[in-house]
Amino acid sequence: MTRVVVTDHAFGGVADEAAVAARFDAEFSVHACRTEDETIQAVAGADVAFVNFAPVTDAVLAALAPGATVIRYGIGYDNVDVAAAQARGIAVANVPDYGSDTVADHTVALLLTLLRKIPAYDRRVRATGWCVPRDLGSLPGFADTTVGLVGLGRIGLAVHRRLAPFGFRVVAHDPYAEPSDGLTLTDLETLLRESHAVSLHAPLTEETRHLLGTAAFDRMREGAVVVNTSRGGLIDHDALAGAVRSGRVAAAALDVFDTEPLATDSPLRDLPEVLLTPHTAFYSDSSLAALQRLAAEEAERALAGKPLRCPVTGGGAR
Ligand SMILES: NC(=O)c1ccc[n+]([C@@H]2O[C@H](COP(=O)([O-])OP(=O)(O)OC[C@H]3O[C@@H](n4cnc5c(N)ncnc54)[C@H](O)[C@@H]3O)[C@@H](O)[C@H]2O)c1
Ligand SMILES: O=C(O)[C@H](O)COP(=O)(O)O
Repeated sequence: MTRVVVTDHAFGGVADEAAVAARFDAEFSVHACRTEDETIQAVAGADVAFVNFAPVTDAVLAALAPGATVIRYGIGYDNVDVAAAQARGIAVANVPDYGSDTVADHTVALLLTLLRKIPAYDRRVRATGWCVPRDLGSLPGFADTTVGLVGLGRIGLAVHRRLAPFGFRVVAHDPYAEPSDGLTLTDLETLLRESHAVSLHAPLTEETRHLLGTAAFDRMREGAVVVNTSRGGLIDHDALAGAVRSGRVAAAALDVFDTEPLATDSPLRDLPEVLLTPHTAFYSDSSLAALQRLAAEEAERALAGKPLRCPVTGGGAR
């Protein structure tokens, strides 16, 4: 019998996915896997596996039915061993276009909040009743502020389009992108040196892991702010905590972490200068609906033996 499995999800329900399974008379089950062992058990003999953050290792792939399809609920597929899937003849697809605008909205909300020092003013008013603006140091206007975008794909470009009307100078670093939208592409060193705010929009790959660590923070402009809505692994969080404590980084806003949920002993929990959101940049009513609909449509293609819309072959995203 055909088998369709959801290994894990953080959504309200899985009606679209269940409807596709029903159309193919497939057995349908929904799990809450977090570990490799749980995932192996859940996907045993499955023809289609919808995967959110469960690890898809070679051992998990080996448990699927021959010729199965793995569909990542989302854009980044760093939790899927794509090379091993290819070697086993297992197809992998992601959903690259369900919610770039929503992620960009969340990113810009975080960036503007930090650049206007709103959390710092809020803390000061709560603690002392007031403060004169200069107590919190210099505050350049947006027209005198440079924002550096690392990664200029769908989300990086959507962030740029939102920032442009505010008058920011925006620079970007992306070794694989062409200049577009009138943006200046630069090397990482220059971006770190010149930016008042650095925002990360690259996939998690071997190349980008700990892209921002002690050496990078040391090269950044004193008092810069950092926003990360890509993947937690792009930042060395111990190094970030050190840079915030020393004041080199004035503040940060993070939506993603190397361990999710955030570890109880994470140094980030104790730093008021670091805003934390729970991997929610992707979430709006419309983006979630699109994510599940597009993932279910991909499953329909897989079960019907049709070419996938968004097969992935490696590299972290796209
Ligand atoms: N927080 C969330 O809810 C959320 C939601 C969606 C996506 N994401 C993350 O955002 C990432 C970006 O999404 P996207 O849709 O813009 O992907 P995308 O593939 O359209 O763009 C990623 C860009 O990063 C670039 N890149 C690759 N390696 C790089 C490097 N070493 N330095 C700089 N740039 C590099 C690529 O060339 C590409 O242009 C995803 O990989 C995913 O991990 C997070
Ligand atoms: O649950 C999620 O966070 C969504 O699937 C987003 O995944 P993405 O960050 O890879 O798009």
